[in-house]
Amino acid sequence: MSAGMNGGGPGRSGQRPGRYGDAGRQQGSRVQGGSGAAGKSTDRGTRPAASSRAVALDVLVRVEQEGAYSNLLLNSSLQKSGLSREDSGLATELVYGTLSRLITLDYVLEDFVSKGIAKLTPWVRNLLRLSLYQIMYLDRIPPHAAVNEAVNIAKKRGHQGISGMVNGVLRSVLRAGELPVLKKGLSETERISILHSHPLWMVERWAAEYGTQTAEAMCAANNEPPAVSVRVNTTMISRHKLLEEMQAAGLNAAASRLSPYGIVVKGAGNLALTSWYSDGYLSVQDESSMLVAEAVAPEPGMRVLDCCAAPGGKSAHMGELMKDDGYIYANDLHAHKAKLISDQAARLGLDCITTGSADALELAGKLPAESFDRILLDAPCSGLGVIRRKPDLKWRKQPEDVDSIAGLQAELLQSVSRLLKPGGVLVYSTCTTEQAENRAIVSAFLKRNPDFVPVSFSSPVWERTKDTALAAGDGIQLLPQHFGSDGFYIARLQRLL
Ligand SMILES: C[S@@+](CC[C@H](N)C(=O)[O-])C[C@H]1O[C@@H](n2cnc3c(N)ncnc32)[C@H](O)[C@@H]1O
Repeated sequence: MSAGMNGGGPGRSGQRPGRYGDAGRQQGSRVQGGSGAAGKSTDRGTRPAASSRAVALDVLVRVEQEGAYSNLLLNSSLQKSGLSREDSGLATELVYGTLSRLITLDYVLEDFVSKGIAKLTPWVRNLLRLSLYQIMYLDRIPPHAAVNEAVNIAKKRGHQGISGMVNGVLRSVLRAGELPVLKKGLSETERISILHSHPLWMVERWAAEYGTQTAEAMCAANNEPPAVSVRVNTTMISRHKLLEEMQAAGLNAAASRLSPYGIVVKGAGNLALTSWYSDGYLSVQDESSMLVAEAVAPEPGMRVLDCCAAPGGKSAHMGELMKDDGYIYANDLHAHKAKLISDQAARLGLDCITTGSADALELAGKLPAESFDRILLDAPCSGLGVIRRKPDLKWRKQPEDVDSIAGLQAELLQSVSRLLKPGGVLVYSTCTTEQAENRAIVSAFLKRNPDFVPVSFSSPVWERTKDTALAAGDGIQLLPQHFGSDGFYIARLQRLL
């Protein structure tokens, strides 16, 4: 049975935009550096780009063999490579795309490599994966070009036998037509796992929690290109005005449906390289993340605690909502991350943020009890809501990670809650889809603390999202397919007077 017969599978039909092909610099009236026109998509087409593939191959091998983080390694490799913007875009796409589709690619290759892919030398295995990725998922690269490039790399790195084998395998793949061909007798969750390249345990977990159909939609959404959105610094400029400026500069920019502070920008490259960014008019932030500060609803003059604040996106947003009037204590466990927060605050012209570095479990012993009007616990979590941006999470995370982080989350929530004034509001949020880290934490907390009540569903955030997002216990769960944003959980709790 082919993917096409399953509907919506990863065949070669239809034009797919490059996933990360526009990740480089770009040019516009307010954009610094780079050479492409604002919003212009890359046209890597049929140009030979062997060096992009060589860079991508090296990164893939080291991610597999050394456990290197793909984003860090790719960034440093691209800096050293001297590749053009377009070739860097292709290398980026090959790395993230191949990592993201690993299960599907290996499933296909197993049928064509007689000794099995596990026995191949790492660079040969990864060369086959990245070449198959191009054949199956990149419509703009002609299949024969992907094969020729692979054979050239194999000739350079290995002997005649290896390049012959690579050529033979990839040409057999080309002759096979629509892929993957799924074996008979697979369960629904196995089918989803192979087709959408997610570990079986994840699919099973999501199917048990949300149902099979929703689990499949989550996996499919995780394979979509992540949207680029920015949060407007409303202490400096209105969303309407910034939107006008962006459109006048030729960007494909539209108001976010999800957040009144957000703008979604397509094909504009890295907006942190623009002068809008350096002038403090905007911050790059996912649309779901923007809902969190809005749920906290801090008002000018208030005292606010952000317990796990680095790199400072939500602290800064709260400062903007408070019109820089009041006090935000932005704490993070790691001292070196305090600078990330203070740099953001300085760039955005926010003086109300003070940084600190402590284990949030110890804050209750260090700060006066019941001294904050608002508390945000944006807790460390398994991060399974942000797989689109970090595909290696699929392979790095294990089911045990969810349970072990849940223990810390429960302790953190209990501990920091003592710092909230009666009548104050505490928001618990995570960027995960796992209810063991979300609903379960909040419901156990509410059971143990009768002086707290849930008020999530009276928030404007819920009013705006309720037709699409899920109510998860006492909080709100956004899944990646709901708005094309990150998966997020937000619970708003009030301490009784
Ligand atoms: C989800 S991130 C926070 C993101 C941040 N709120 C933002 O919007 O930019 C979680 C943060 O918790 C921090 N962290 C982890 N364990 C902590 C602890 N025990 N106490 C304080 N911070 C902790 C991590 O260093 C990490 O920066």
